[in-house]
Amino acid sequence: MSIQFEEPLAGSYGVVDTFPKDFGYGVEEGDIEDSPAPSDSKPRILLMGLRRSGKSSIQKVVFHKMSPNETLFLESTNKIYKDDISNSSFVNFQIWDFPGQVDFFDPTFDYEMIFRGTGALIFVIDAQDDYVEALGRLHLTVSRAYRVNPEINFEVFIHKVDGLSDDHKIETQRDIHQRANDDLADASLDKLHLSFYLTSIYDHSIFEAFSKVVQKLIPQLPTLENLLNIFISNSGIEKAFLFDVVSKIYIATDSSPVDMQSYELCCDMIDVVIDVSCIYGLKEDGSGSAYDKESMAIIKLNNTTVLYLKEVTKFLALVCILREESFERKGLIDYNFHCFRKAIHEVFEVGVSTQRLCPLQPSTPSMKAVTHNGTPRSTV
Ligand SMILES: Nc1nc2c(ncn2[C@@H]2O[C@H](COP(=O)(O)OP(=O)(O)OP(=O)(O)O)[C@@H](O)[C@H]2O)c(=O)[nH]1
Repeated sequence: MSIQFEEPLAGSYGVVDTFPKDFGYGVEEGDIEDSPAPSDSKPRILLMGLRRSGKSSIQKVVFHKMSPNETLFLESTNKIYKDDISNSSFVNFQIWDFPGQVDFFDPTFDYEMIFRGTGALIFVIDAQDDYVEALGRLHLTVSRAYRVNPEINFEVFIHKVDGLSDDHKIETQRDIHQRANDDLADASLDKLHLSFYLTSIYDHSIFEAFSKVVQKLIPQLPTLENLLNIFISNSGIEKAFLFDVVSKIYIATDSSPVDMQSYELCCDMIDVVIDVSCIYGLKEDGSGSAYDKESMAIIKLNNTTVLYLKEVTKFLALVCILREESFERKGLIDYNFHCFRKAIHEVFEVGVSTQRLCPLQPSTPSMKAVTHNGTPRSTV
């Protein structure tokens, strides 16, 4: 396997974690954002579910690079924990982690306000436990939320499936799906749609599921997919993902089916690039950034596959999988990438200017008007 870096490799050595916990991207000139929206007006992704179902672990593993084993020592959440990840990630949302036992009848719990500004509600069910109580709670939660805000995407994570056999996983998913939808039908809530995912923090399934949740909240998704399709078909590339580097969730991919192995391979590539960059890419005094405009890498595997990574924006990277013979036309790929990058910047610049014209109403954030951290804003 050979790794080729375009970045100058400075000679400073150091020990890094498998992934630095809070690696900074550094602010480049022209990247200075408008003062951020008041944090409470940012659309939310809520994490709800019974106690010990794994909510905090999901949030820590996906957005804070905690290793799954460390989650064993997490303490129970006692109050709503708001995590604003928009400074380090493309995902310009707040993640709200709820304590297990939210009491809808508690007058101090203003659930109407909470659900009104919510983009997605993730309900986590522990698949290794008896899930009858969780299903009751799921029904109560989603039916309340739906009445306040029918625009919410309802996502159910059937979690901790690492402990189940393949057959057992399918059976559990079928059973939970059936019972949850029966409960909704009994309550005449047939229009309320639940999406189900099998997840675990011990593999990439949690990142895949989170990717799909986030993608539904990105208004520019069809344009991004279209651009990726055009890019790969003109460059002889088999698969391309647009990654949020810090969380390793993919915010878009081309329209060919995603297989888990390709996704894992691309995630591993991001880890390798950031790790090597942290060791060799920073300045001697430790300043600089592990990921910047110059970041790019090519990894040739021993099975004639090539992995190709390039910086797209401050938060996003394109990671592609292609055959060695297609890589002979590297000049063409580089040129097409240049056009692709330009187009992505334009997509998000339009998003930013649209939002300037129609600013979010803090009391009723609209998901359609959400902007993302995709692009360095042009100087006004
Ligand atoms: N096997 C397995 N265990 C998990 C997984 N995710 C979380 N856990 C474990 O589940 C336990 C509870 O996780 P937490 O993240 O604290 O659960 P929580 O839902 O935030 O709990 P509260 O704060 O009490 O509401 C921890 O010991 C985690 O290590 C998973 O995917 N698989």
